[in-house]
Amino acid sequence: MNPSLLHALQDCPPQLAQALRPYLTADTFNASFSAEEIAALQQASGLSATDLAVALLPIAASYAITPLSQFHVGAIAHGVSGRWYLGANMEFALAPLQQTVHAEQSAITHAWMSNETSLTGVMVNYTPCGHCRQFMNELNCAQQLTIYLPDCAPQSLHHYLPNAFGPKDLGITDTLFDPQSQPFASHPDPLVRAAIEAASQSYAPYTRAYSGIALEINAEHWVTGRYAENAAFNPSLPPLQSALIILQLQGYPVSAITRAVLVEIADASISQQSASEATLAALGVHPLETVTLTLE
Ligand SMILES: O=c1ccn([C@H]2C[C@H](O)[C@@H](CO)O2)c(=O)[nH]1
Ligand SMILES: [Zn+2]
Repeated sequence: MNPSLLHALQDCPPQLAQALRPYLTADTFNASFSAEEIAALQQASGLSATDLAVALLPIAASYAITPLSQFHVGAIAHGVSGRWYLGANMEFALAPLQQTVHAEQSAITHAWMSNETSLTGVMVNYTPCGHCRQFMNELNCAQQLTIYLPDCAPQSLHHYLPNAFGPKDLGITDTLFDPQSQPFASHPDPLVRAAIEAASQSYAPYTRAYSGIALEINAEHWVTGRYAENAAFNPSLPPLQSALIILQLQGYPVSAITRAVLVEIADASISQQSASEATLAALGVHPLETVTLTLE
């Protein structure tokens, strides 16, 4: 178990810590809890679902990487399947601040990359910033989404983001978490195929510049990341950030990356290549392989 996770576990109420330990120490722990696991944790700890989620926030925040702020934010996205997905903020020394991942984006992307079809709520240990409120307004559940904060009554996203600007203002009916399947051709290299699969499922209704990333880990397996656009453009999550979220939540250091592949569309109106290369370089990862393809 990584030291910050162990530290967070030690700070949990004793009954919860005892019940959580077997999950957190399992090699297969992937920073999420199924509905059955949540029920078992509630039974063992005597906590309501909301109090359990509050108690798990420090576990989520223990995944934070904060070389710039040392400010640890933890979030939990509640999937419609009943599974809870942890997330934490991620900062990149030597890269522009725009590359930062917020905890809410991490938890939500974690659920999306795990093929959850929608969310019911998001819990965070600090009030969500404007950028995160806007990011959440892109979700297919934006009208029903509940925001949970410790010591605050649950409120709808629209309580936190009145008079919202969203996809409809740009004439887009698609929303984030709607199933996507862009018709990319296949490729002989399995890692490139993984990046193609991610690009195919990416969400880019504004530019149609679908893109995905695959990061090979220890030359054995990989994690992928999908691009997620936003109506307000800036809160869009690049595919590299999406993949780095999954890498971190699966417990791998950036040094475990042995190859990085970006797939994007040939002659698209925007490109992730230079920003992804720069962020990877700041992390000490070289080089980025870029494959550009046309849609079939
Ligand atoms: O809603 C918020 C606000 C801030 N942060 C992170 C971003 C950055 O890493 C640090 C300081 O802003 O906190 C979040 O994760 N979520
Ligand atoms: Zn935020």
